[in-house]
Amino acid sequence: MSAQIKVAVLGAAGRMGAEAVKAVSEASDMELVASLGRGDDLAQILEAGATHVVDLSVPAATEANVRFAVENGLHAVVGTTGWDDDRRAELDSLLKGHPEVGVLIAPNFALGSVLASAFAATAAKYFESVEIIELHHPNKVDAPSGTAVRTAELVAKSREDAGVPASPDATETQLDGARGSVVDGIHVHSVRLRGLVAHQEVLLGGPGEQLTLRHDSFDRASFMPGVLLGLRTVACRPGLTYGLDGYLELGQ
Ligand SMILES: NC(=O)C1=CN([C@@H]2O[C@H](COP(=O)(O)OP(=O)(O)OC[C@H]3O[C@@H](n4cnc5c(N)ncnc54)[C@H](OP(=O)(O)O)[C@@H]3O)[C@@H](O)[C@H]2O)C=CC1
Ligand SMILES: O=C(O)C1=N[C@H](C(=O)O)C[C@H](O)C1
Repeated sequence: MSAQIKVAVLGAAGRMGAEAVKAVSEASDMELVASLGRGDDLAQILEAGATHVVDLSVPAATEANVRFAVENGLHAVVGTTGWDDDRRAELDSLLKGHPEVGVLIAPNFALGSVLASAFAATAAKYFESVEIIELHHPNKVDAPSGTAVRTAELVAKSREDAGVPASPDATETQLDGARGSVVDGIHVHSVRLRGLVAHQEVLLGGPGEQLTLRHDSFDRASFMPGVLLGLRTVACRPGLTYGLDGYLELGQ
């Protein structure tokens, strides 16, 4: 029998952290050895004998948490947002000094969301126009969502590789923000609405037609298969993986 995966959850009292604590506790190949929140001493992770860390904290804390894990030889599965290009580059160079450590940064753990983003990237080169609408609960602290940023990056790369020009847009005057934010040339619109959990639509438009790719997370349970997949895989994938699609066979 292979060894148990010994997991420390950071941000354990949060909406996602609490769900991860439950999922890890119920997984027969894992042992929850530590649950930490704001202000807790990270040394507890080592004292508890963790082999893996799951970070579901806040953008302001995630970088220090992951650095601590890597410097101590622990694999990390990260769902927290805020990992822009600069932060990922710094982490990448830190990992060069710890070649046995794996880190997964997953903007979205829901398998349906990962698939929807991949489908959008595949479709985007065939349509003249593309825009993204992400819709979330009003307690979310960041906009646009990490998922929308990642989707825009994938869509933009696919269109660039295929030589597709920017989406047409004749706007000459606008109120600030009317056209949303722009990520790699793709317009992203953020909705915050009571009752929502996490949702996204990619709108693709061509002459006389529209394709809409929509994904809905109605419950945070939707993220847990991806968290567990990440924990089971990360030790076999040294270095930094950005996006759960890196662990899936999507046939791109
Ligand atoms: N990848 C994915 O699939 C998903 C990612 N997310 C992302 O995960 C993150 C957490 O989301 P959510 O659970 O909704 O947010 P919450 O605000 O509910 O939870 C965050 C938790 O982290 C705690 N925290 C704050 N500072 C630290 C610290 N230094 N170390 C450890 N814990 C800390 C907070 O404590 P306190 O309340 O005291 O501040 C809080 O309990 C967000 O970035 C979100 O975008 C969310 C859903 C899915
Ligand atoms: O804060 C959330 O809730 C979510 N955050 C992640 C994001 O920013 O994309 C993942 C999911 O959308 C839920």
